[in-house]
Amino acid sequence: MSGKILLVEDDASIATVIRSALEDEGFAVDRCDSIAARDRLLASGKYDVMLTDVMLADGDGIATIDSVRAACPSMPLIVLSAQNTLDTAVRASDTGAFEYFPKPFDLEDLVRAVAQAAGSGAQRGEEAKVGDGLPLVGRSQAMQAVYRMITRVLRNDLTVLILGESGTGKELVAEAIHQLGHRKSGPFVAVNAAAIPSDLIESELFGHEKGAFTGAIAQAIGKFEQANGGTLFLDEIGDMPMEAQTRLLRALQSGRIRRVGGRQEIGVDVRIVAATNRDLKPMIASGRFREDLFYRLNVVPVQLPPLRDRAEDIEALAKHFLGHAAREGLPERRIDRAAIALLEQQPWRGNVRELRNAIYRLSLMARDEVIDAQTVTAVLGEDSAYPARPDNDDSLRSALEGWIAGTAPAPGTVYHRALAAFERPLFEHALAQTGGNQLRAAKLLGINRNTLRKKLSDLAIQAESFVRIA
Ligand SMILES: Nc1ncnc2c1ncn2[C@@H]1O[C@H](COP(=O)(O)OP(=O)(O)OP(=O)(O)O)[C@@H](O)[C@H]1O
Repeated sequence: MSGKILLVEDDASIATVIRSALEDEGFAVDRCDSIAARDRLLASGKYDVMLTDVMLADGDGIATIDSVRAACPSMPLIVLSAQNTLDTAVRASDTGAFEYFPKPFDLEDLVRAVAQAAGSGAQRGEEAKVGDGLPLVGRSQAMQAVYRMITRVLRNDLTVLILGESGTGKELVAEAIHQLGHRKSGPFVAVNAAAIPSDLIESELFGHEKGAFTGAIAQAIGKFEQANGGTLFLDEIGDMPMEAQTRLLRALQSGRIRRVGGRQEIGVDVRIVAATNRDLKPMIASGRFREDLFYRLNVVPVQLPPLRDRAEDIEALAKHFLGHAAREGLPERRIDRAAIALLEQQPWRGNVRELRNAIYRLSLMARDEVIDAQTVTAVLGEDSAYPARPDNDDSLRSALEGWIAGTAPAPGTVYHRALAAFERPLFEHALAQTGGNQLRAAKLLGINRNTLRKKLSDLAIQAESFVRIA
């Protein structure tokens, strides 16, 4: 492999390692450690690829990329960064970077990317400018992989399938793909397949003509048409009934839809982002999810890691949600290291959503300005985020009496403990009664289906475990 590489890196030891790996592959490497030196070298020589760090002694390596582009418009760029935020990943991709490598990175991957870039000899096309508001928090390795995937789909319309447990941020990722991508001036329309009764889902997606079915008193535009020119987010795709799956597949294949009861086919221009917290493979095997639809949707899979696998993100998330809570009028609080350590040990079965709710609860209930470990223990319970569940009326009564009398380990938490102790068996009974059918359970309880879904997620109740096998 041959080619001339410019390495802009102010950390001497990282630079040495990269230089020797590239030289082993036959590349010639010039290295500098500042923007000024970079611009001087580019003015005097020609390079096949430039590798650049972001934080340099005299400025931001990618904020100043315009001068590089002006000097060498077609030179591929590889961005290396220790600032592992979505912001950096997006800014890197915005420069038209060939690749973005969050530090620490795998040296072999980097060498491979340099070889590819040297071979490609061309940069990517004009890039869209990025809007502000980058909502995803967390710099763990697992989130880095997510950010890199996001940056890869911003300038195309490839279908994205976001996979991950409830509360891991699937909807947020879908919104980020829309807001940061080239369709951001178009609409973002979300449909939750689990929240719509199965007999209405087709009309919801495709619209209907007047008189198409009982209750169709006027013509209605469906979500596909509403999303025209923008992004359609199909949430809980695993909950979509078979018939709707078939129509969805047809719409995706043809780029055209037909309103329920309508004759005319209407062309639609939508980018599809789908999400599910279910494992679709066994559903395909048992005939509950169409395999061909799965392959249509699974063009770019984005796997969101559960929070328990990225405990290193908890501190940043906790501080982020404390800020949110304060902006929403809750008392302004800080949190100390010991409290964070306790949060890092929780199982977070409801993932980021559960953490967010816990932080709100903590800001509300903490007595002092700083949330400490004692407050966390008191508010979240000693063993788990949720209090033990009383089995029957008597134990509920005696638990309540104990809490009110202040014999429980956490006085000052009675209301929340009681509420959780009451809600959990209530939802479990309702699900048991309806064989795990969330829609029927919500109707039975007289609450909105989405409210039930969020509650189940917060309390980490698996509706599937109540499904009765016929
Ligand atoms: N990385 C993150 N940074 C900041 N906030 C996050 C992050 N991930 C999730 N959240 C927040 O957590 C909550 C739950 O996220 P979201 O609704 O996107 O999850 P979900 O995976 O779509 O859940 P469900 O499958 O239950 O619909 C939201 O308030 C969201 O803003």
